[in-house]
Amino acid sequence: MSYRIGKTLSFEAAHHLPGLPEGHKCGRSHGHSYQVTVVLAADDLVPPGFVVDFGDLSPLRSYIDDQLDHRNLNDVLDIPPTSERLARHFYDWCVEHLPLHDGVTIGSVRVSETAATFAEYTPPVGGGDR
Ligand SMILES: Nc1nc2c(c(=O)[nH]1)N=C([C@H](O)[C@H](O)COP(=O)(O)OP(=O)(O)OP(=O)(O)O)CN2
Ligand SMILES: [Zn+2]
Repeated sequence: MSYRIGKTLSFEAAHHLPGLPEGHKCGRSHGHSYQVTVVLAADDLVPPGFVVDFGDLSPLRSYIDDQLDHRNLNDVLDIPPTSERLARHFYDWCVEHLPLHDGVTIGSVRVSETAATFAEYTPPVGGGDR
């Protein structure tokens, strides 16, 4: 794909990670200022020169605000809320819910819990459904 654009959305949430060794700090409830970066790709632009309008990501903003922001992710998601699994969760959500025109693919989704860390999901080549 010739063009790639990205938008970062932020939210605050609590979580704990199950299955860690006894005493691991991330087994205890704590919170993060999450950042979710969605990258969209296309070979061609639509007028006036967009991959997509950044505003077209507003359904994801609404989902995050309504379902995840200031909540405990362990309560509202059915996955262990690691950064890696959250990145895949947001990728799947975008595939299902974002109204993208033909030729636009979701290149990757990156999730950061802190300024120093991230996890990224990129669909396998030829294996993505967008
Ligand atoms: N591969 C992953 N490792 C860890 C994840 C994760 O999602 N993927 N998550 C955590 C915890 O959520 C933890 O809150 C963050 O861990 P860490 O960066 O180690 O914690 P700090 O911000 O306190 O970093 P320090 O360098 O220790 O100050 C753990 N691991
Ligand atoms: Zn954490």
